[in-house]
Amino acid sequence: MAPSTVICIGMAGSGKTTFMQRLNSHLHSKKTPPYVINLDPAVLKVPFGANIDIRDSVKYKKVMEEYNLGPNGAIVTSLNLFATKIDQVIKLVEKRSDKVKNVIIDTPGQIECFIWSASGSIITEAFASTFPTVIAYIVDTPRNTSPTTFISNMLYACSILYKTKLPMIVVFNKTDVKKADFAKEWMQDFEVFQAALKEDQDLNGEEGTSSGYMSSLVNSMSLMLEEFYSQLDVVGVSAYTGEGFDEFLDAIDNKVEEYNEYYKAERDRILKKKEEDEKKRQAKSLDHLMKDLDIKDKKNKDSDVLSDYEDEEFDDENNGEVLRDEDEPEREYTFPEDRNSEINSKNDADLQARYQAAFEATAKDASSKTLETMAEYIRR
Ligand SMILES: Nc1nc2c(ncn2[C@@H]2O[C@H](COP(=O)(O)OP(=O)(O)OP(=O)(O)O)[C@@H](O)[C@H]2O)c(=O)[nH]1
Repeated sequence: MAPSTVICIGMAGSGKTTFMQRLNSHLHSKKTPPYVINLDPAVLKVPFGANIDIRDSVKYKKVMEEYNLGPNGAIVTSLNLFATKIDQVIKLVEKRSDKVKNVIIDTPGQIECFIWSASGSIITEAFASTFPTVIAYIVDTPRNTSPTTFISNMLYACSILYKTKLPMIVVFNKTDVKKADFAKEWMQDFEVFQAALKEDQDLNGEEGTSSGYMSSLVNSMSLMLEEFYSQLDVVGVSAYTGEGFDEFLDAIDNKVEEYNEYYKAERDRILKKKEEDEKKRQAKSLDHLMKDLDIKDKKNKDSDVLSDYEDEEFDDENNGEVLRDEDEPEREYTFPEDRNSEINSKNDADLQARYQAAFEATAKDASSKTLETMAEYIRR
């Protein structure tokens, strides 16, 4: 059976790395050691033994120096460089797929560097199209007790869910400091959340985070997020004490089932649609091309007809000489001698010389003398 992949995503300081460390040791204790991947190029120490570490192939500080980048730009560039090798990474994981039940991946704390970058999408897609893949969104519980902070964090999680189109588990970490019951309640009961929002507003007054416009915005957002909450599994854990990790493993199994039942079918449908759209696009452009060729053919035919006509009318027996209509009166030349210079090719050299002389005369002097010279030329 293909191993399930858990991609850990969370705001900086949410405890992702500590969570990964605990998850790793928890799975080891269950005798199902996971395959561990670190995708954070900027981390100084990885407290878990990573099977694949982005830092082995990309040196973050060198990327900063070489490409003259800031910290976030260097993270994105490092991920871009790593993404070019993602097929090799997938092959390495595939080789271990009969021995490993879980692949766990740590990502940079700067979420946007991973989620909203092309390389982040490539890496996520590569895993999601090969293995059942689940997102674990890690939340710092003690820092999310304010309804406004909580809803902002949930909004971010929501955007990640819709961006990745993968099943998601929201993991409230640090439950040793603050239990996650309040958050679970807020997610299940809109009225409880509203009451908390009102209480926060009363406590902090107009100066508070939930005042005025903000509180009405938070209210509307919480209503909108109800649909999002219904798609999630929520667990509370403590990366310090190990509390809640069995529940987290159950949530993974649940989401993997969901992935196989719904998300995989949905992904296959999207991929199939993409393929069909591409085929249609190709057929359409081929059609356009054929039409263009058809038009060109017709144009060619038209020009054939024209040249046939030309051939018949002018070239045939008259050797290109335009015949005068019999009814047309004899053309009279004002200066009969001019006719020689116009028609007789034997005077070509003479004509050339006269043009040359006229040109030189006019080129020398571009004043009214030019006109005189021209007049003289015509008179000659
Ligand atoms: N009390 C408590 N503290 C925790 C827990 N998990 C992590 N921490 C602390 O939270 C802080 C951040 O933890 P990290 O694991 O470094 O967080 P991170 O999300 O990986 O941070 P970045 O690497 O910046 O993205 C550290 O001081 C941890 O000791 C927990 O379960 N309980």
